Amino acid sequence: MSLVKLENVSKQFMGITVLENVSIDIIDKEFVGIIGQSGAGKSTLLKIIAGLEKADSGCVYIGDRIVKEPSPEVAYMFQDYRLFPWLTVKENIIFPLRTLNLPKHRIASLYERVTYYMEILGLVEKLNAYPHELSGGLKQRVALCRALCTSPKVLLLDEPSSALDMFTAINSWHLLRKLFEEVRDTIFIIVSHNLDEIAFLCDRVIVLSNNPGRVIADINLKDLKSKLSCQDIDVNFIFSEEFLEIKRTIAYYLFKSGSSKSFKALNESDIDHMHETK
Ligand SMILES: Nc1ncnc2c1ncn2[C@@H]1O[C@H](COP(=O)(O)OP(=O)(O)OP(=O)(O)O)[C@@H](O)[C@H]1O
Repeated sequence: MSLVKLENVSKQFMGITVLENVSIDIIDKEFVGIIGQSGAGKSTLLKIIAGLEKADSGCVYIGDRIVKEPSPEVAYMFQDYRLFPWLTVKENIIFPLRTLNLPKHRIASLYERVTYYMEILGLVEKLNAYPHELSGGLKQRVALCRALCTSPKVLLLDEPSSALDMFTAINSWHLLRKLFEEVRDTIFIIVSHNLDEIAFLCDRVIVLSNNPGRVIADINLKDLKSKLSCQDIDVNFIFSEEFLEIKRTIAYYLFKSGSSKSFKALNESDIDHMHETK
């Protein structure tokens, strides 16, 4: 049974095809990355999964439900975080609980869970602060915690680290990966054009072509990453051979999809055979 399924999703804007027959099937809890050049349709795809944008044809399923509009099952973390400036960190984080009509015991259990995420993300000392008092990295953590507050089935991350410096971004990837291991039953889907970010975070990478956006590779990184324990995926991971190998593989498909005439990959056949998801 699929947890998230996209079936031949296509989308045009003003007569130009942005996405063409995009099909993706997620059957396990995975951290899925969608990478492609600027304009490939990554954000549009994410908005279609969230029900914020409608596909012209094709279908998106969350479990057996067809996505027709936004729902609490799918959380979306925007690039600019969209924190409410007039609310404290804690009020921002638990805001979604106020908007849902849930029984008290369910609210209590969600509250308990999100309190745990606040601890993992190092936010406990900052609960009474206001967004303008926070660094970019802390704002991102608050937005992340808020997105997970309702225990969604899917968390969509739109270029979460684009506003962060390299050092803060790497630390945030470590936290994000740790959170992913802790959160039960939530699929994380991230779009980015940052190769390092995708390589660090993801178990599976979908590469989109440009004009129109089509799936040109579906790369399984799980086997390679399963050899590493969760503790190994910390900041030191970026210095490892595995990290370089993952980046090289993704870059191969990304450049293959582009128009760079000077691109010439070494060991082409090795890469083709080793990593493509069947
Ligand atoms: N609401 C809209 N109306 C018209 N055109 C749009 C709309 N949203 C996106 N587009 C166009 O669709 C194309 C894909 O946009 P999208 O933002 O999905 O790409 P992207 O891969 O996320 O790019 P980037 O990495 O630069 O954010 C772009 O050419 C964009 O201008």
